[in-house]
Amino acid sequence: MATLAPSKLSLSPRASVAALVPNSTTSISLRRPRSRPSFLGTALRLPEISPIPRKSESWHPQISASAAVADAKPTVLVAEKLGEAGLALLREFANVDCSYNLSPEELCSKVSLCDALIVRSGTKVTREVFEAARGRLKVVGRAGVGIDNVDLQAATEHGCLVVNAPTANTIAAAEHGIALLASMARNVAQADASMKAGKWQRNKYVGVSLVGKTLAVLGFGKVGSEVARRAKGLGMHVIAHDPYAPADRARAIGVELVSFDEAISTSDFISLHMPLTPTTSKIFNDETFGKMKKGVRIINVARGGVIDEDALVRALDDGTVAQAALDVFTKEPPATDHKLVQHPNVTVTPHLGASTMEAQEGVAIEIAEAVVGALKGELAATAVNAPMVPAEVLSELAPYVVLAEKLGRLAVQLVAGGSGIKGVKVVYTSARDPDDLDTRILRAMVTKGIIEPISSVFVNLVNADYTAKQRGLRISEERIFHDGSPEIPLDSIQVHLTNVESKFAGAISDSGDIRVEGRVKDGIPHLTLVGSFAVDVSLEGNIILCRQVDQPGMIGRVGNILAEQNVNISFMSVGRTIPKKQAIMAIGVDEEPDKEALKKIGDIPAIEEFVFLKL
Ligand SMILES: NC(=O)C1=CN([C@@H]2O[C@H](COP(=O)(O)OP(=O)(O)OC[C@H]3O[C@@H](n4cnc5c(N)ncnc54)[C@H](O)[C@@H]3O)[C@@H](O)[C@H]2O)C=CC1
Ligand SMILES: O=C(O)C(=O)COP(=O)(O)O
Repeated sequence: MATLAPSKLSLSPRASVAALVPNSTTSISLRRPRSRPSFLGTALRLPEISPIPRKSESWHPQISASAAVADAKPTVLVAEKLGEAGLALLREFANVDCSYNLSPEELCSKVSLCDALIVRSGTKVTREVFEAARGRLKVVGRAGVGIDNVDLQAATEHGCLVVNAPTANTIAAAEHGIALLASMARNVAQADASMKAGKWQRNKYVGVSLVGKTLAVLGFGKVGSEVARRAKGLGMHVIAHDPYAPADRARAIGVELVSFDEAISTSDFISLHMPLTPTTSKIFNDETFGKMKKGVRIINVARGGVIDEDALVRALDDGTVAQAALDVFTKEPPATDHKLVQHPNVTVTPHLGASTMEAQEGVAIEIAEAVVGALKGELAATAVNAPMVPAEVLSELAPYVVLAEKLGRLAVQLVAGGSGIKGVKVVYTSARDPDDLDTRILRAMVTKGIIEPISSVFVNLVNADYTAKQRGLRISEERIFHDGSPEIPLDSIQVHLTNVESKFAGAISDSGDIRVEGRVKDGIPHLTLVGSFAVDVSLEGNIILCRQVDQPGMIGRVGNILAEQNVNISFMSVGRTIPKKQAIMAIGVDEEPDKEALKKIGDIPAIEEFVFLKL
């Protein structure tokens, strides 16, 4: 293995560890969640990152069920309709105030009298809500998957736990996707409206058949895979694109994983099931609609924001897209005169994906259990912003915890589209005896770094191993003895992704894995190895990796392009294998360069490949 020392050009390293330490603010005592494996049993205390709440306002008072009587009962505000079974569970433990359709002002005035708040997607839980709660609100329960309506940062700053219910509505969402697929293909909604208007238009509403047609499922997670399974039953040929899904899970359902371009350009129907993330935001736009088969039909039960709605209107008007069926919108509810709502070739439903009796009962029970557990001081396995690290361990491991998450985050972004991740190996180099170094937190953080950027799942110390297993990720750990001081917990952490292709060939190690390595220097996590190239950049902001022919002037050329864009370089380092042959340049940047700047970097003749990575 060739790993040579980096030649370093250090510009402005900045400390950012405190800001990156996982969530929450005050002390919390955790108890084993019912029927879930737990490795938490200790009192946790995390550093305060905001003055609210004070220690005296302990955010998880130990309320035992027996003590929860009469006026000692906590109060739960249920702001959107919740299934009866969930309400019954809540009432056993708390006073329950069901107040629906509150205005933002009414919500703010009520919330200061409540210990918990339960919402679906229709209530915006903003910073103002947390401020108005004046420290009393201890938990927000989202009775569903997406938590885009909850200001997580504000919740964390105010010491408020957020929990969700990620599994109980999966089938309902998949069934709604299939309902939209079939009704769109047969013009059910349009024909129904026409008959109700007194017409009988048999020729106008001739549909298209599903059998033998190709359906592309984009996002092969919980909902997407259930849609695929059902579409197979309808005799459709199903392909899927999900850069992070294991190919064997797809194969087991009889679905081929393909690239994004292949999925959208070869299919007759496209069904969207990815989370809304910075990468998927408006991923369907003029350019991607332009690559689709003329007359394609699109179903969206994921999130409105994955589609550029104006571009979809254009694609419908010029016939690129024959029909669309939409359950979700960028802004909900959309304006009544919204062009997509009014479009004759679009079927719309008002975010009904999770709205079945069964799913709402399931979601209500799931969220009620999580909220009651949280009020009792337990940590729910579905906690979204839960503290992950015991204080005593955190004080020592804090920068390594950040390092582990960032290495996971970097590694997953180096995976080529279409190649699912199955094996993850984490290698710790340490002078400590294995019994003296508890790596569960680090493993959980690597898992968090790998999974969170690509899914709607939130990973914490409780659910990390479970979540990895659910997603078919096999995580192994290896320790290498380092002849150094045992005072320092770790010398380095390496994350290997095995049996995957990389979009950046330079990230592949001699053993064929995607490999990134980091170290903590002066308390700050650094990236120190990519593939077989030693580099040295602090892990903050964003990183551009370039593989190039090793020749003079490269740093200047790339630096100039970034300077023209006003992109500040925080750190730069060049690692070589053999002088004048190959080198990797790692450039830390504060801002995200635009596409044009990245293209200019890629166009420099000596640059063989490059990749932009968000931390
Ligand atoms: N309309 C409704 O009422 C409902 C909507 N949803 C939404 O459906 C979506 C999926 O939910 P789940 O299946 O539970 O989440 P999930 O996390 O199980 O699945 C999401 C999948 O998308 C994949 N993915 C991430 N980035 C991608 C990309 N760039 N291209 C293709 N695939 C990508 C992930 O690898 C993952 O496998 C979420 O946005 C959720 O909010 C969920 C339930 C009800
Ligand atoms: O669970 C989700 O992500 C959903 O989109 C369902 O939203 P809802 O609970 O029906 O408002």
